[in-house]
Amino acid sequence: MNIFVINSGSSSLKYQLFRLPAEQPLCSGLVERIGLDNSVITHKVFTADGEQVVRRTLDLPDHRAGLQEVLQLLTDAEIGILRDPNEVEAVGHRVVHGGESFAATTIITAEVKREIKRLFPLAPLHNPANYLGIEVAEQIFPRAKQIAVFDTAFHQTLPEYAFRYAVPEELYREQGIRVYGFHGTSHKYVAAQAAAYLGQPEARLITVHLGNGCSMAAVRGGVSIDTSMGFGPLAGLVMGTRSGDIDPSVIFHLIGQLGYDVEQVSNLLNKRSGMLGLAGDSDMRDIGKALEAGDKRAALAYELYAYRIKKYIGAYAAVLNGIDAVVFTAGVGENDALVRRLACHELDFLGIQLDEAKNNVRAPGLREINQPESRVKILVIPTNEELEIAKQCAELLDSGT
Ligand SMILES: Nc1ncnc2c1ncn2[C@@H]1O[C@H](COP(=O)(O)OP(=O)(O)O)[C@@H](O)[C@H]1O
Ligand SMILES: CC(=O)OP(=O)(O)O
Ligand SMILES: [Mg+2]
Repeated sequence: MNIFVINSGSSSLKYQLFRLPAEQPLCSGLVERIGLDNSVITHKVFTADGEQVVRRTLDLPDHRAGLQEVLQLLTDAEIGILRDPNEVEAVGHRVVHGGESFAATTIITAEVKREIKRLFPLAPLHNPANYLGIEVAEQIFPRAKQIAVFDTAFHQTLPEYAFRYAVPEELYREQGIRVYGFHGTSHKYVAAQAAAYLGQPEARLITVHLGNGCSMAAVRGGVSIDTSMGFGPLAGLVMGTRSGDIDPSVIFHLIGQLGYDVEQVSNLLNKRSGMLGLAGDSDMRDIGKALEAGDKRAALAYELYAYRIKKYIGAYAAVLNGIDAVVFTAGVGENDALVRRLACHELDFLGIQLDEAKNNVRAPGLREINQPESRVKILVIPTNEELEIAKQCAELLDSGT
């Protein structure tokens, strides 16, 4: 069956078309700068002879226009893969916040959409864009089953002492105020890859997802037992534009003493903090260049970013009572050797010993970057949230639900 996967962000949209059960990617793409001038679509078609890349620059006022253009590419006379949209049996959507309602992959109904909408305030950068992706896909692929795969689902296994906050109980019971955790699809995917590589289904793993958003998870036997993001995708690690952990007193000070309103605080901590706040850029490649040019702010930002990861490694080593592997993944985790080196620095007491030379080698696929004598494996594993979503959609459809 053909499954089209959409990972819809506020101004971008990633997609992939898979044929299952072969897990064969037929094409993938990225639509950037939606709603701005000169939107760009980069569309890759995978064939037996390699890949063909098509890049189009055009004005796409909204996600609907973006997906229409993608559909045109999918059904194009020359490079198209489909004759018509009805050849897509299911559309899998990454939905970031599923609250406590969704512990598993779910067929999207009007009720599911209402729930995704109800959760907008909890994931303001993500759920509205995910919702829009669903609405547009319903029109473009009217015969396909629309399926939601939630970032939060994998973390629904956290024990209560890990997911509750120490606030009055009714805030949890009546308002759902608790840790949810995010990037679950990615943590689940790389944890499964790592356990298979180690040949240890019960492996104690620390998975470190470093993309635009960043989070870590403690995983034992394929089950998430703790994670660094919380009620929304703002807690924990330092991110591109998000602060990560911050003392709530700062928020009272911003509001009480400095005259911020709630909207301004949210904007500050979600969009103007993290690496952007520390170093003036949110993209790690730009900060890397600044660092090479001797920029002191970039150097501090790198140290702070890596220090936070290191602290969570220590915490999760305790939570797991030992570690079999630390796994780095996503844009920064897969590509930035300096972040990995700083994060693993002086952790030999835990049995974590990075091999500098292996860490600096760029190679595709899963690779091991620890010294041979390191008790803990350090792995770089490319994430593939889209494939994991497609697989979960196929499982759901095969189960006849
Ligand atoms: N070669 C690289 N070196 C360092 N950082 C990289 C590299 N390639 C991508 N990144 C970083 O990865 C981040 C984006 O990661 P990604 O997983 O694509 O995020 P998202 O899915 O959240 O958009 C950006 O900060 C980008 O700079
Ligand atoms: C949940 C989250 O932070 O997602 P992203 O990394 O795609 O922003
Ligand atoms: Mg991502």
